[in-house]
Amino acid sequence: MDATALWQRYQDWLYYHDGLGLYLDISRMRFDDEFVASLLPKFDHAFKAMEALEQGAIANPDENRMVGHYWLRDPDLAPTPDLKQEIVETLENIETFAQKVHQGEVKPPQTPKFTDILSIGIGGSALGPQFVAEALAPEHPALNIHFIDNSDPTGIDRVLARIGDRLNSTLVLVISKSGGTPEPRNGMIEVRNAFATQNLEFAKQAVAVTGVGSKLDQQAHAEGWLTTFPMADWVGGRTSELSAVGLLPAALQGIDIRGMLVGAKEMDIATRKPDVKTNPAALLALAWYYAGNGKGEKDMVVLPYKDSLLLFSRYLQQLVMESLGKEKDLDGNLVYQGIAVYGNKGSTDQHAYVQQLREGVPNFFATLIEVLKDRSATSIEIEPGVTSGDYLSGFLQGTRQALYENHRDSITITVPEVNPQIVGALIALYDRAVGLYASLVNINAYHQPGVEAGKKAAAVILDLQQQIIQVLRNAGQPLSLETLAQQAGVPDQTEAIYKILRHLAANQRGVFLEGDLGKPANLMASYK
Ligand SMILES: O=P(O)(O)OC[C@H]1O[C@H](O)[C@H](O)[C@@H](O)[C@@H]1O
Repeated sequence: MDATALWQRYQDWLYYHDGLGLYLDISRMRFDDEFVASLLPKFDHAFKAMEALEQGAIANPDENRMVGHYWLRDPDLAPTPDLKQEIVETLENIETFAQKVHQGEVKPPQTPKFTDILSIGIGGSALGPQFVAEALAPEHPALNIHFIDNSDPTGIDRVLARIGDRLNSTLVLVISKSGGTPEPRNGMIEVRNAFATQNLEFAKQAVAVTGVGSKLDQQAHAEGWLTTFPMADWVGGRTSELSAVGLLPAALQGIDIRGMLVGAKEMDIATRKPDVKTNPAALLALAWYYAGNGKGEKDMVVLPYKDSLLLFSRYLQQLVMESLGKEKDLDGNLVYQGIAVYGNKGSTDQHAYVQQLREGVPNFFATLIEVLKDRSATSIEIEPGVTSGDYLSGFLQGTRQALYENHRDSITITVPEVNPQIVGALIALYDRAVGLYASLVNINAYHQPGVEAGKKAAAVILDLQQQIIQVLRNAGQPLSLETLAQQAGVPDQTEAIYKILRHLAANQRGVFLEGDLGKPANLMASYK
């Protein structure tokens, strides 16, 4: 295609949202009109399914749940007055609570005000809050936020060390929809221990965001935590940023949460339109379908050219991969669906892996995110007539062009600046694109059956650990791994046992391994 034809294609496919000042350009995806026409019947079905979902249909059949994250942005859409009230009340309670914390009305026992937030959660209960904090927290926020999003002891220590002697003015948020996920539970127990070590009362500085009646909810009530915020059954973890999960930490940091909701609502309105060409989420879904042949054959590389959007790709990784990565379709056929997502930021990544994107395996399509406003203040000139922002902008255009010339497709999203409305709108845009795409490929985007397998296997390993320690203790003498496995009644678990012992031995847990460490079969294990 020559330059004139490309320019025409750009204009033909350019989507612009007037209220948000957001552009979406899919002109550098090489689909033709025939392809678009072939997808229209699928889109018809997708729009209808989305309409039913918004009206409260059981859109997540496996878990028998409604899918209501769109109602959070427009409570009038909620299918019952009770649900509407729940959304409105929670939002008001979040604002009131944040205000009281800021004013010192809700305060820690030992200091006049809370200074820090320690947010404990994982997956959907961490990625949204982390992305939004990075994108929108002011330079000097009302409260500084820290995250524990893993069961890594060193990671936990590092966060606690950073908080240091401000633990007595730290507000702890324990966020878990199910209230039973091991990682946040472990993080909470570790943090409670840190509180106890400093003679601080955990309950007086703790808040839970969780499903009503969950284990965590019960514990928070029984122990008299500061307060709790509900997480509705009909909001999935990966679409929960605009529920209490994301809005509470954001409000506490002084981020304009109403602005985020307004931006998301605007985008929801735009992406509700049952017309592919004028619906930005449908355009995205179309581009994804084209890129991967409706089978995820190409990875989605997300490159925002703005440091504050660094965590957007990580956020999208869960949203897209947990929603679309499914073994079976809605009719039970084996389909192995999904789209792999990765990326950090431009232009930084141009100096890391863009080499492969430009010349290596053509197994991806890029999504470039452009932010028009460079900074609030005026920029200096790096060279006559050129600012660092001009460079960043040039790098984006250059990469888009260089990729295209080498038959690598890209989508470009352009936003005026990174503000609460735009962040809300981006979240909403991808929520909807994922939902529509899931309909195009006929899968349930709202469950995650595959995640359970790893959790169950981990629980089995932890049980095995208890068991073999008992056997070693009772033996009172060194045992070979094979004997140990036999005595524990699990002769086929020698490898797992070896790994458990090696970990315990590395952590002064009473287990000793003697022999050639390079030859595990010959090792003798003992417990002292
Ligand atoms: O919020 P929680 O119930 O603790 O869940 C946290 C995360 O863990 C699970 O394993 C799911 O795969 C995620 O979708 C979820 O966001």
